[in-house]
Amino acid sequence: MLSAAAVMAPVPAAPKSSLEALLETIKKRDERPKDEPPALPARPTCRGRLPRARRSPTPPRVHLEDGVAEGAAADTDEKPEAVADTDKKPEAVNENKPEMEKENTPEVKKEIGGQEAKEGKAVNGRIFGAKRKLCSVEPVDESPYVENLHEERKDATACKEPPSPYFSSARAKRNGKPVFTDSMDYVLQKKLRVWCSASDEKWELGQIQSISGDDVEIHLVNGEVLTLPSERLLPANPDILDGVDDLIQMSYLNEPSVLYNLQYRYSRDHIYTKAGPVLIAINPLKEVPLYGKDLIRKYRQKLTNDPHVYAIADIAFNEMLRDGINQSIIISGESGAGKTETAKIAMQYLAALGGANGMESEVLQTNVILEALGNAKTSRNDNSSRFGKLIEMHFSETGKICGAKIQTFLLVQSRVVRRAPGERSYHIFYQLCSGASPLHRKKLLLRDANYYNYLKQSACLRIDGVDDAKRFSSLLGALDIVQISGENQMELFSMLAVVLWLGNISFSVIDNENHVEVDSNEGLANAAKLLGCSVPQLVIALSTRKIQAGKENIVQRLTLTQALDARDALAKSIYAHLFDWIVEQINHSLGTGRQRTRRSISILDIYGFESFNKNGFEQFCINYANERLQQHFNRHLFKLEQEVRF
Ligand SMILES: Nc1ncnc2c1ncn2[C@@H]1O[C@H](COP(=O)(O)OP(=O)(O)OP(=O)(O)O)[C@@H](O)[C@H]1O
Repeated sequence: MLSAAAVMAPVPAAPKSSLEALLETIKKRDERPKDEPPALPARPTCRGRLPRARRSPTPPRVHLEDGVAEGAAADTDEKPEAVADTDKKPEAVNENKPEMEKENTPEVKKEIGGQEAKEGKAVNGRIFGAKRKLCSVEPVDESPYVENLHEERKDATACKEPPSPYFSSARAKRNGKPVFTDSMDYVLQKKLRVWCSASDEKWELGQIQSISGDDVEIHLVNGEVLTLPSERLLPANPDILDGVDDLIQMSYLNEPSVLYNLQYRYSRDHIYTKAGPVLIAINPLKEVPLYGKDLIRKYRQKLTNDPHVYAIADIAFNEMLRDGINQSIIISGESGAGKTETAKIAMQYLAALGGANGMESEVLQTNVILEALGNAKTSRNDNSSRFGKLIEMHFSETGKICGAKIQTFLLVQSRVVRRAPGERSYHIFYQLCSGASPLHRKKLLLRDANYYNYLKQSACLRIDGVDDAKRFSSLLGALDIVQISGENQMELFSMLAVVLWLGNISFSVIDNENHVEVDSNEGLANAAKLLGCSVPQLVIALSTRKIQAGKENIVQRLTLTQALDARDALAKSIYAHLFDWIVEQINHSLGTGRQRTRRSISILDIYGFESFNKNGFEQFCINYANERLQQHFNRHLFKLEQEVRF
């Protein structure tokens, strides 16, 4: 299965971007009435701008004459289409895009619908499963559009590029000539390539051989012959369009065509594909030669136009500098799709562009720290982010990085104390246990990872191909670069050791009401020592609760379940505060030189959609956050497209 992450092209924003506003809304959702979903932030009043490459001065095929758009004239006098020369290179065929755009205008849709209605036919969209009615037309040797092409070519104001027959949609009957109700009918008539849904899950590519009534005989590429009703078919693109680097160049944007194109490119290590202003990145799950200084230089100098995260980051950087407007890059996709890697690649590009004073390496090293504390092995991803983050990189007027800020969201705390078998807790615990120096081990009273209940319970202490000790030494280097003092580093590690020892504290039931006392063991002694409290103080905290009754304080013993919950809650709370504290330290360090320059690029990377065998409240929150993000994404993108188009 391919996992893909979508990177939304940079979105210019007001000083406080709509993305930030969205995230704030999500953060504040608890303050709202419970039955009312938080509203999405209003779209900025200033119109969004597409990346420069996507802007065109006037919509294609719109020629203003005496104040009347030619496109509008098509309402009454339909312009004929032409047959594309199938020998043409993909680029040539792709130049037919304006025709497709024309077809998609409301006017043309209205016209199509109107004609169909007049003829008493159902308006067939390109939706799979819609029952199609074949037109009873005589076989034609040539597309009926050919004749019209000649007429059209005579017209000096007409579009210079002949449109593709593959865009054909419902057409009016003209001069008694046969017409096609939709593009699928054209494909059937011309016996072109089609996608067949033979089984429910798989699409097969084939060539139409013959049609009998509603049944179509297709020769599949694997040699099989199938006979299927026409509604189980979807039009396939001509093979000259195989592997186009922008999906909008395709004639048919149906599911199998999109998947086929992505797979075609992926099998050639082209993991990036554009879909208009969105970049689709498919996780290669291996090293691919797509990164590095040489490529950064090529994208910087515009020597290549291939889809890439570098290109997205480059657009953001240029637009930010040129317009002095903050930019946002949203990365979205299911867990394991490659969002965090994509975010890091974008940051590396920006750091290469804006680096000069060492701030760039500080910014990049924050990833090492945050991944150690906030990432873990799950069943879907060996390095799964268990928190959301928004990294704001600030630049000076000359484009040099002058600071950064990290915001984090909803760290999954339960993982510290419990997780599914085969998964791990946060990387840092295993890194500390295997990488700490003998001196550190002594000071922190550390043992190996398999000694701690919190770590060994899920029966997974290692990740294939990952050296935790080596990662720990990288972590120490990153903490130094981000200027976390040696003293603070020791505080961090001793609190981590507290969490581990807390998990080894056990309880014994002392009466028939299930009340407990804390076992006096190594876990209790070491946790108290590292916390800096006495053993009796920790015992009271873990096994009793205080209730105020009138003016009196009553101390009650906890039951076994309550005591275990109290212990786990303390461990989770310490870890969550530690995480927030380290983010605060990082922000303090990166804040030097951060000014209100109105030149920043924010990169959003949150945990992706996930669905396990057993899902908890955290999955609910994660998936809800993703739904909201997707909603924002769709709303912003489609609205933007509409605004630009009309
Ligand atoms: N561009 C890439 N090149 C090579 N390997 C990659 C690339 N992108 C992702 N990977 C591999 O896939 C793994 C998972 O990617 P990543 O952690 O970025 O997923 P994610 O979408 O952030 O997942 P989650 O939502 O669980 O955090 C990485 O650890 C890495 O091994």
